[in-house]
Amino acid sequence: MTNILAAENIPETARIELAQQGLTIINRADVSQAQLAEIDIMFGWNKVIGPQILAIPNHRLKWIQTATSGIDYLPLQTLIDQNILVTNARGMHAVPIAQTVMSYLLYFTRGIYQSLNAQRQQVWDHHPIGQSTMTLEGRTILIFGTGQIGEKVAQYAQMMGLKTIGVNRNGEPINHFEQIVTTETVDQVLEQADFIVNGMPLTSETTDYFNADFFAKVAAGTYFFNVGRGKSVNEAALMAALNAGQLAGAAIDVAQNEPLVADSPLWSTPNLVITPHISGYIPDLHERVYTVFARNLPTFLADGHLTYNTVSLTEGY
Ligand SMILES: NC(=O)C1=CN([C@@H]2O[C@H](COP(=O)(O)OP(=O)(O)OC[C@H]3O[C@@H](n4cnc5c(N)ncnc54)[C@H](O)[C@@H]3O)[C@@H](O)[C@H]2O)C=CC1
Ligand SMILES: O=C(O)C(=O)COP(=O)(O)O
Repeated sequence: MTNILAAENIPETARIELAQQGLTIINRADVSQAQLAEIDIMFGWNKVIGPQILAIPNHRLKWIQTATSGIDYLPLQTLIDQNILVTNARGMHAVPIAQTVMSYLLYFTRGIYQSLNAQRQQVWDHHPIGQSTMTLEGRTILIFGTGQIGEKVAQYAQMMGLKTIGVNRNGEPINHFEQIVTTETVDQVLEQADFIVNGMPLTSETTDYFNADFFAKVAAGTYFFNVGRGKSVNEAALMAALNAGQLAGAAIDVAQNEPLVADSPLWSTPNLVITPHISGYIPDLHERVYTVFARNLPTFLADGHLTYNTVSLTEGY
C-alpha cells in the first residue's frame, strides 16, 4: 500500500485516478500520528508535518513533490542525508512571472508610475511626464538566472526589442539570450544594463547577492526587479540606491521576511513597486503540479525512479 499525504490540495479528478490505482490519499488535516510513519509520498510540503515525519526512525517517506519552484524552505541537508527525492513546480510560474516583469518595465518606462502620482494630486502633467518616458528597443536587460523564469522573461523582452543578456553559473547558451555571462564575468556587462532582473533560486551563493557593492557597480538610472527570493536582496542597500537615484526604479515581488511588516520602510521608499508575492500566481497551479506528479508516478511505483522536474539538492538546484 502506497500512502500519499496531501499537504497541498490534490484535485478531485486526480484523487479518483489515484484511488483506482490503489493508492491512498491522506489529507493534511486528517493525518494521525500513527499514519505519519507510513507516508510514502508528500504532495506539497507542510512545515509542521514534514519535519515530524523526517524525525521518525524508519519512516517511509521517499518523495516530495512541491507545489513551488523554489525549495529553499525545505530541510535540504536532512533530505540529502535520508535520500529523499524532490520534484518541484518549475516552469509553471514562468508565463505569469514574465508578464509581471514586463508590466514592471512598462509601468516605469511609459510614464504610468509618474501619471498615477500626478493623478493622485489631480495634475495634468503632460510635458514633464511625457519627457520622462522611454521606449524599449535597443535597451539592455540583464537577467540573473536563465531557468524557466529567466528564459521566458528574455523571450518577452526580445519581442519588445530589448537586448538580452543572461547570467548563469556555467555560461551555457540558452534560447532568447543574445549573450550569456557567468557570475564571475558579469561585472564586465553590468554597466550596459538598463534593466536588471533576479530570477535565481535562493542558495548560499545567491543570498545577499544584490547588496551595496552590487548596486554601486550598476549604471546610474538602472531599474531593478526581483521575482526570485527576497533574501537575495539586501533591502537596506536597495532603499539606499533608490533614495540616492542610483536606481531609477525597482519592483520587488518577494521580501526578506514575508509578509512584509506594516512599518517596513520599504513601503514608502520612492520609485519602489511592491507586489505581495503574486507574480507567479496561477489559479490552476495544483492541477498543473499534479500533471508532473502523475507523469513521475509510474516509474516511482515501479523502481523508485523520477524523471520530470527532479531537483538536485546537492548542486544548489
Ligand atoms: N515570485 C514568485 O512567485 C516565484 C519565485 N520563484 C523563484 O524563482 C526561482 C527560479 O525559478 P525557475 O526559473 O522556475 O527555476 P529554474 O530551476 O528553472 O531556474 C533557475 C536558474 O537559476 C540558475 N542559478 C542557480 N544558482 C545560480 C547562481 N548561483 N548564479 C547564477 N545562476 C544560478 C540556474 O542555473 C537556473 O538557470 C525559484 O527558485 C524561486 O526561488 C519561482 C516561482 C515563483
Ligand atoms: O514557486 C515558488 O517558488 C513561489 O515562490 C510561488 O509562490 P508561493 O510559494 O506559491 O506563494
